[in-house]
Amino acid sequence: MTPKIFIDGEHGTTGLQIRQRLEGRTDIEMLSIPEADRRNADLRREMLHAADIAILCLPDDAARESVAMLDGNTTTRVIDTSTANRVNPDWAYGFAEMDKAQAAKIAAARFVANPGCYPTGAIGLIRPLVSAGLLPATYPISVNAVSGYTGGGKQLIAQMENAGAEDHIASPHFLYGLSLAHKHVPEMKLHGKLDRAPIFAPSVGKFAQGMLVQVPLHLDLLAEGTTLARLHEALADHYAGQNIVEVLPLGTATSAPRLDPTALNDTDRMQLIVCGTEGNGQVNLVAVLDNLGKGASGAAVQNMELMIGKAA
Ligand SMILES: NC(=O)C1=CN([C@@H]2O[C@H](COP(=O)(O)OP(=O)(O)OC[C@H]3O[C@@H](n4cnc5c(N)ncnc54)[C@H](OP(=O)(O)O)[C@@H]3O)[C@@H](O)[C@H]2O)C=CC1
Ligand SMILES: CC(=O)N[C@@H](CCC(=O)OP(=O)(O)O)C(=O)O
Repeated sequence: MTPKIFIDGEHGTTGLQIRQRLEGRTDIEMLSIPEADRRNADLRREMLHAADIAILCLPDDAARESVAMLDGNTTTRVIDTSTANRVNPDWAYGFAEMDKAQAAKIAAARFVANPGCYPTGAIGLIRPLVSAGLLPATYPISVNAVSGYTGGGKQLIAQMENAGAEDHIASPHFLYGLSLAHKHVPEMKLHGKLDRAPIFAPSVGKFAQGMLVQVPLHLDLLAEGTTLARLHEALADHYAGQNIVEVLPLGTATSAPRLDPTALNDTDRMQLIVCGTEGNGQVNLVAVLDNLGKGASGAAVQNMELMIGKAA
């Protein structure tokens, strides 16, 4: 039977990108609502119940509403791209590479929470090192990041691109999340296997897509004797055998002195880079990804493939 897929929020930034990725597929059937009716609750309910998989590309409150609309339904499976369910133990966390068993968990799950874009980078760097016993769960982690402005959805896109708008942002780069209570922190702590919430310092640059996520560490606060080579080896071992998360060779940082947040735009991949100089006691772990690729829509499609049994 051809799986029926409904994207609730298909006309937003993440939804449109998922639609593009699924265009022309004959092995799935797309259920759709015209853009003008995108907020019509009756139509949404009808589609949610008719779908085999509903992909929610909505703000948190609207995503919760969609899940509530499925009350009594036992067949529709859900991938939620919002923050609403990412630390909910009843939902599978949709980061297939974070553990060897995760892809199978996603494949079997009824409810899947797609990770946030920043947490994909941060957890992708942190979790394998905690699991390997190199990074203590108590380490006072900082996560510093820059994102393209599509990360803020239609509203931020309009603020950045529309010079005539009252709330136009002219700044070429800005910090935000200054209250240190960003909605991604609980997810980074839980799925990063950290005991202590990381300090998260996000920023936005005047470019549409792309992202760098940095986790700087002091080696003397890690497991005794940890070197850059050992950290690199642990990451490379963890991600061996798949082709979405790539650990770049040790030394990349010295041969390529700049890292470009847009380097993986329009791909669904993520690259991890171990930066520093062996022997000087510090490391900066960096993830490069497209916030709309592995950071959102690419991951949602990857999860859908797992759920319909099509993933490699
Ligand atoms: N952009 C990104 O890089 C990432 C986004 N996400 C998450 O994906 C989700 C969607 O974000 P994004 O695509 O960026 O946001 P957008 O604002 O671009 O799109 C959201 C869409 O949802 C629609 N919508 C809003 N409220 C309702 C409602 N009550 N009922 C029906 N439709 C509604 C909007 O319609 P309208 O035009 O009328 O407002 C819009 O089409 C969010 O939860 C976000 O946090 C996750 C990872 C990365
Ligand atoms: C640049 C920007 O504004 N980014 C968004 C996060 C984008 C994202 O990952 O969305 P989720 O929160 O659903 O994960 C923010 O910081 O709120």
